[in-house]
Amino acid sequence: MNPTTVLTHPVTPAWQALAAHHADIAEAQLRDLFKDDPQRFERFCLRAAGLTLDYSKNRITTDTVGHLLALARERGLEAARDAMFAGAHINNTEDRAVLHTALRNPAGSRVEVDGEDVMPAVLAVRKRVGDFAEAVRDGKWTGYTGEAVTDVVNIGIGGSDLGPAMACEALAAHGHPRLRMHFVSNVDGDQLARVLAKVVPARTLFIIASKTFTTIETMTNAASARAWFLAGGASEQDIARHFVAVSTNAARVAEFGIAADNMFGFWDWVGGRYSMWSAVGLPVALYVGREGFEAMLDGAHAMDRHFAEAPLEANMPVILALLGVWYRSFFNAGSQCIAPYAQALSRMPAYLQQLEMESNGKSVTRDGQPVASLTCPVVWGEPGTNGQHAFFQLLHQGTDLIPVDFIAPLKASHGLPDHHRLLLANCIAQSKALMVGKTAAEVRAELAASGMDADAAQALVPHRVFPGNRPSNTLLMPELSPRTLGTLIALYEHKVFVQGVIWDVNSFDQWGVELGKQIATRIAGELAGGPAGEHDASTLGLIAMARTSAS
Ligand SMILES: O=P(O)(O)OC[C@H]1O[C@H](O)[C@H](O)[C@@H](O)[C@@H]1O
Repeated sequence: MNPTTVLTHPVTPAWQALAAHHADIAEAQLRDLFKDDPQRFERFCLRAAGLTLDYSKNRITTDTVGHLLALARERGLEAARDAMFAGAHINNTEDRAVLHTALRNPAGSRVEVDGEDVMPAVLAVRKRVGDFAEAVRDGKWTGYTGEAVTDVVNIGIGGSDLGPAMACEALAAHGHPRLRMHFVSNVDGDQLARVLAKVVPARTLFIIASKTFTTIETMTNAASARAWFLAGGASEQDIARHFVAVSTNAARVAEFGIAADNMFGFWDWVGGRYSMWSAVGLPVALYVGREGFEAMLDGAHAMDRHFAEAPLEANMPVILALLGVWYRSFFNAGSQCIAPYAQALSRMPAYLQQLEMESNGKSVTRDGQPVASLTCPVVWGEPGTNGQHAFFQLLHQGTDLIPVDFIAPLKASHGLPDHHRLLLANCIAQSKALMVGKTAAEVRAELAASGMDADAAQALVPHRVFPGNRPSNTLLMPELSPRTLGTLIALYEHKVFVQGVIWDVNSFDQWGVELGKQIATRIAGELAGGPAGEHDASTLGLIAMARTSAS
């Protein structure tokens, strides 16, 4: 699709009704909507699985929600959701089921993929992950010199990195005091070198996590880590105590030299960016223990049940998704800001970037036709309050409409209550400021009260006006724990699913990452001294410079 193409809405009754409704209320002011309806908070607030979603500061009325729900029904959302949970091959371009939800099912449930119940295998791997994590934590699993493990290095990228990296950072308050967790993803040797400089071979456990076990970054880092380990005085037999693998590809794992006993498997019906609930979550299990890891799965399962069972109008992932569609497809909002008011959630925006943008960053429908509406916005963000002193200027006074998700735990996980009060105050203040803004009359009154000369004040007014009417959601959880983290992440997973259904894209493939990989493989050969390939002038010029600097 030409990026400048202006998309028309699909010509269906619900899309058209929404477009007409949008024209009616696009100028409505949130300030007025709140003034007119004292019940607005209760009306647009949902509680599910321990989370609270206040979506009252959105540019919506009850009619908007009605139209959006009609769109969801028109798109067959309920049937699509049920098909996912039932193990249908909804990933049509790869002919696969999509069953990350099965990974958090409790024992006793049954989920069939192609006639086979997957739960026995899921529970068996979950048990092995828990057993291994407990052995390492207890110091029963030792390195080759008999010392307990102090450092865990997860080598993986994308879905084999972002989930466990985000979760270990989020759950540091629950982490084992002896274990330091490290994550190496980039093929830039700088990252691996920095980690290796901090750890010693005899006390380090490497997890090589790769669904395919072919990803060039991970294989390169894994090979260098193994060479470093052997160069430190250990022998080939010692590798078994220091290298474990998480993968769906047993043959490649064996080829790399990791024994079957040290491999934790998963399945092709678990997408990489949906895999932190599988053995890919091994770093989380090591850090917070079997109980903590299982609490995270339970929290996600509670959101699964809510998503599967709650009526659409009271369904948190559905409402969150529809609000996103409202801004993206009707207000043309190009980005979505994620502002966790929790430093521990600092990796959550990066995690959601993969989850949302790799899932719904598509421009053809499930059957290969050009989409008729804008799809996934750019997802970005930073923890509050840091963002306030950096990019919030643009959120308040820039030319774009950028919806914000504020996310905050009500209780702190540290012993500094004054800090937490200030943090929450800022979180609440920002959503209010974005919503109410500040009018010219208010600015004038404020400047007059400060004693400023009227002419000088008048010149400043436009600069100090806040347009307001800028929408946000506020998501509150009682505290940041393994359970609430699981619930929160599952909420976003299902939000992405719902948006995929509305936009009619396959949220579970990622063909868009392949072209760059193919070209990089060719260019890597050329940089290594192979014959020059056929390229455009820019690419040739850059290759020549890279060759010169490498030689
Ligand atoms: O787990 P792996 O097979 O190594 O894949 C790692 C990542 O790389 C791929 O290119 C995909 O874009 C991601 O979805 C995936 O999570």
